[in-house]
Amino acid sequence: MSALTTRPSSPVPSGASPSRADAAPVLLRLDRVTRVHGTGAGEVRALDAISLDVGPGELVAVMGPSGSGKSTLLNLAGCLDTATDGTVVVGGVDVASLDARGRAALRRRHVGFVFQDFNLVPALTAVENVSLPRELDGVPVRSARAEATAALAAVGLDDLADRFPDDMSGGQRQRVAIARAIVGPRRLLLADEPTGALDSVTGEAVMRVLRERVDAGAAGLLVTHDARHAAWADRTVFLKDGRLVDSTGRRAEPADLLDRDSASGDESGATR
Ligand SMILES: Nc1ncnc2c1ncn2[C@@H]1O[C@H](COP(=O)(O)OP(=O)(O)OP(=O)(O)O)[C@@H](O)[C@H]1O
Repeated sequence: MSALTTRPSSPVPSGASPSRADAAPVLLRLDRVTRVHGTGAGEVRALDAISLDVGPGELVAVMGPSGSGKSTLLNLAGCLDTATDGTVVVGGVDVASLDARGRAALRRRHVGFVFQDFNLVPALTAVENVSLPRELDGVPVRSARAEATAALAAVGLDDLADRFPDDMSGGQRQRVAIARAIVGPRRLLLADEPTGALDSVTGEAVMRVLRERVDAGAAGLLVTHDARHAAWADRTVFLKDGRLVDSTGRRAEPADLLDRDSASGDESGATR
């Protein structure tokens, strides 16, 4: 495990509470991952030797300016893209060992995405939206619906299962999107500005749901520009020009990575 993943004040591996330390496999591991986009003069080193582990029960916030590599990081973690160099392990599987079909299967099995704009299908009810990825995965409709109902209950929306997205508030739609991300066995949650389209009160409520899912055993990677939302994470990593840096912009050394207590979000007054 990379030393970068160890919390400065913690005697146990990254993200694991002492009680969970022994049982906590890493759901996402990036080991010296580099991603170069383009070729020749147009070459961009979007990520440069990034190492990061995220385990069950751990929510990691990713912050950084536009173009610093946040989306590239999420795409690699979500098996939508492959590294130029280094190793990406999702759910214990080295992504480089898989072809496109294998990566898609790994993604469906392990990864749930939560996007800023929800990406719900308007013609489908909440429960149909949530069960759709499982049905596409070959799970029988009855089982997929049962899983979807459980996922909706987990985000407090079981009473709105038959409602269409257009008849829901923004926060309710985003909770459906979270339910869709966690339905079935998937436990790696990748969220890209999931509260961006929401007012602050609703955004906080969505963060609380994300946090609860992580506390229930998922691993989460949250891209955000908002320190109040980063304060919900166990730790925050900062990207700059494709590199992990500390909050002052220096290249991160292990002791520089911030845990939740010292992250800037704590100064924002955000509460859990
Ligand atoms: N497909 C691509 N081809 C060429 N360059 C790319 C490609 N995708 C990303 N880049 C470049 O890689 C760098 C990192 O981009 P990325 O989208 O990961 O940043 P980001 O931090 O997510 O930015 P934003 O906050 O604006 O979404 C940028 O310089 C970007 O222009």
